[in-house]
Amino acid sequence: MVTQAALLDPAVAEAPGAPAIRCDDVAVRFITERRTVTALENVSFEIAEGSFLSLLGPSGCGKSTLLRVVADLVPPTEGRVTVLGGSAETARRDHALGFVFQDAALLPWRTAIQNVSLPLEVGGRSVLPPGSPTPTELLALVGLSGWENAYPHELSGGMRQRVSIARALVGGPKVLLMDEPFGALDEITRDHLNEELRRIWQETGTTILFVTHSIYEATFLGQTVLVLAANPGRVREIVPIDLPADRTLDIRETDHFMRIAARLRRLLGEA
Ligand SMILES: Nc1ncnc2c1ncn2[C@@H]1O[C@H](COP(=O)(O)OP(=O)(O)OP(=O)(O)O)[C@@H](O)[C@H]1O
Repeated sequence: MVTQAALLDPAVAEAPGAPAIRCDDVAVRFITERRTVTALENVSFEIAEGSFLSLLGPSGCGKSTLLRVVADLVPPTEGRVTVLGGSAETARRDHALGFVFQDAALLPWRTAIQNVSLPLEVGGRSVLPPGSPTPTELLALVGLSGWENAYPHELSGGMRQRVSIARALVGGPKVLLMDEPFGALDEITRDHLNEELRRIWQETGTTILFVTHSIYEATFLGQTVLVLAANPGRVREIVPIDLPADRTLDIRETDHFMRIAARLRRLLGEA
């Protein structure tokens, strides 16, 4: 598949099949007045285009930092980050990245559709790229048809998070970076959105990097789980999830799922 970056950078066109995200020996150190924190050390991995990788690890192991490095919000102190065959900065400038945080962060004075349209107003993209879904279509994709004119205070927490996912998908980003997007939701809503997210991923073909603390969420969602160890944050193991592509939540009750979850729990215990 020719990436968006390949269309812009002739050097990239010579490398077909490049992974969507690649980190080579990435280290991030934060230097404050009182101390230096090594948030990440020697982190190397890659994610194929269109795939779904869950990033799992104990609190403080650098999951958000890694996402922010890929998003070009934090520069790596060492190593190299490649997104869609080019730099993270190029990917960000080309609007090839979508970001979803734990807090939906909607503007309370704007309706759902106006919140979804926001990136088109502030991102210098008054016109959508040809073929990319409209804000109305994106609200339908996340299951919110009929709620276009509702204000955030009229929506449940899960609905607000759906709006933020729709907003992140404006312009058809190739890569979606999700930082514990369902962490603040109740378990039933979270389960439901897990199923919905897999459907959205399959329908859009977006590459997803998904940060979570939850072993079950990481296993259910991902094709691969990258387990990070803490102090300093480093790759503990990259675990392929060999569950069927068509998954419903019932799969969590199977022996196979339980075995994978138990393995991840052991890895986390050693992390
Ligand atoms: N801007 C910053 N300045 C200084 N230290 C930072 C900064 N951002 C993160 N850190 C430190 O880097 C380490 C990793 O933080 P990070 O938020 O990436 O971890 P995390 O795995 O996402 O944590 P959690 O699961 O609790 O959200 C922590 O020790 C944190 O204190």
